[in-house]
Amino acid sequence: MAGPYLETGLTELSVQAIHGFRETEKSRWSEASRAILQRVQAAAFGPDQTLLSPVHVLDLEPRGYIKPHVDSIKFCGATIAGLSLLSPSVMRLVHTQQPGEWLELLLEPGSLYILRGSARYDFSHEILRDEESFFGERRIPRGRRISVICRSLPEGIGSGEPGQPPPAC
Ligand SMILES: O=C(O)CCC(=O)C(=O)O
Ligand SMILES: [Fe+2]
Repeated sequence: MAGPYLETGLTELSVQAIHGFRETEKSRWSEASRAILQRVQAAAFGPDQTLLSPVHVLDLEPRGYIKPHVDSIKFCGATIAGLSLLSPSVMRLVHTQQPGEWLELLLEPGSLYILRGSARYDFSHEILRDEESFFGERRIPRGRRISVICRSLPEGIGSGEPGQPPPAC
């Protein structure tokens, strides 16, 4: 089962964008995890933003990678915040209209990235496969990586779970 977050919102194409993975959508968290998710929420989202519930958890195997994509504007709002765990990895952002404009982020375990504004809409994002995993000259060997991804809802859409109180994240 793949989340409907990618550009097309079609499961088969989502599966093509992400290789070597499993994923889940999680709504029940321990108290300690909830405290962390609340810190993510406070850092990344404004008080006017409703978060998609449940939270997306992606488990990439060492050979797994994510091809360039822009998350679906149908299913995902203005902000995407990802907490990276276990292995470091490199996220590359490439401008969709001007491919010469790009940047790379080193995602250390325990780090949080926030895609919003131009980074959210005008740039694709990808996670480099092990063979290509360099940050500048520095080789970043890829192991198993888990990401916990919080997304805002597209504006004008209610909470992801009708009848539920707004999620922690
Ligand atoms: O694993 C990540 O941090 C990003 C995942 C992603 O781009 C997605 O699920 O749309
Ligand atoms: Fe994405």
